[in-house]
Amino acid sequence: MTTIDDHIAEDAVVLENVRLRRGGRMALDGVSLRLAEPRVAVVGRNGSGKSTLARLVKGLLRPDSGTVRVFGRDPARRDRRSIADVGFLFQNSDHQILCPTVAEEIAFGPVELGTARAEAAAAARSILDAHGIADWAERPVVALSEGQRRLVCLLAVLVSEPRLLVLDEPYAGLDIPTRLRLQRFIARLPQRVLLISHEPESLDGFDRALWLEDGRLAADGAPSEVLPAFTRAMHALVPGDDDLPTDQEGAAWVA
Ligand SMILES: Nc1ncnc2c1ncn2[C@@H]1O[C@H](COP(=O)(O)OP(=O)(O)OP(=O)(O)O)[C@@H](O)[C@H]1O
Repeated sequence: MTTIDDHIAEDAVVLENVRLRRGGRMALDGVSLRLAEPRVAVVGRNGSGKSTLARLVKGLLRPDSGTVRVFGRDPARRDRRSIADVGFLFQNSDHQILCPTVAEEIAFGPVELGTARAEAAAAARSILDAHGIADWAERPVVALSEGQRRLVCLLAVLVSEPRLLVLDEPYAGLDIPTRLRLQRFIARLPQRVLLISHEPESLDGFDRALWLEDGRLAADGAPSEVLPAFTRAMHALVPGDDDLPTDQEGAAWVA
């Protein structure tokens, strides 16, 4: 017999008491979450466990203990449905790009998921066309700027129509207009989004914000409450110039 809880889990990302040690440190240390909101943001200092959380949801890592379920399935089993359900945008586009041209890169995912090559190529052209960049199809990916590469990676993820997009710092290194354009593009997507960002101002319209600190949840709630508290706490870590003895400056770099 299915319960109400099962129905929620079928439609949610659920972590139960997840622990994972990486590089000798607890990257995630007892995290429990049930995420069903359309837009969830993750913030936190460098090394706080954000990418680890994203990789667990995509099934690229397994927890040492605890469970991860995405729409009712264990993503680490990497079955076709799990792979198709979650689109993942890597922090560094060089880790994502595998093909020489833009059209090939976008068609790669659907082919991997079993779509015929001709159909995948048509889907790639169609999504490029829909975004007004049909003329990019034959361009070598290496000849694109970082912002353009980021857009190609996002289209390569979207072409397979995943239910959930996990975006690891999609705005890092982008200039302001490119970031704003990408932000608007992401805001209009019909998919669920789990987005890691170091820029609270890029998280307008999000439904929930998670703040990770040393692999644990420091706060979880409405972005209007969590993000200002996070920003205040981050600023408080760096004393004003007048208060900072120069010999202590190095200490500020250590989490
Ligand atoms: N490939 C790896 N091998 C070993 N340890 C790792 C690896 N990647 C991350 N870690 C460790 O896991 C912990 C969490 O790292 P994670 O990458 O999840 O942090 P993050 O919050 O995404 O950081 P950033 O904001 O710098 O991207 C850190 O202590 C880090 O040193």
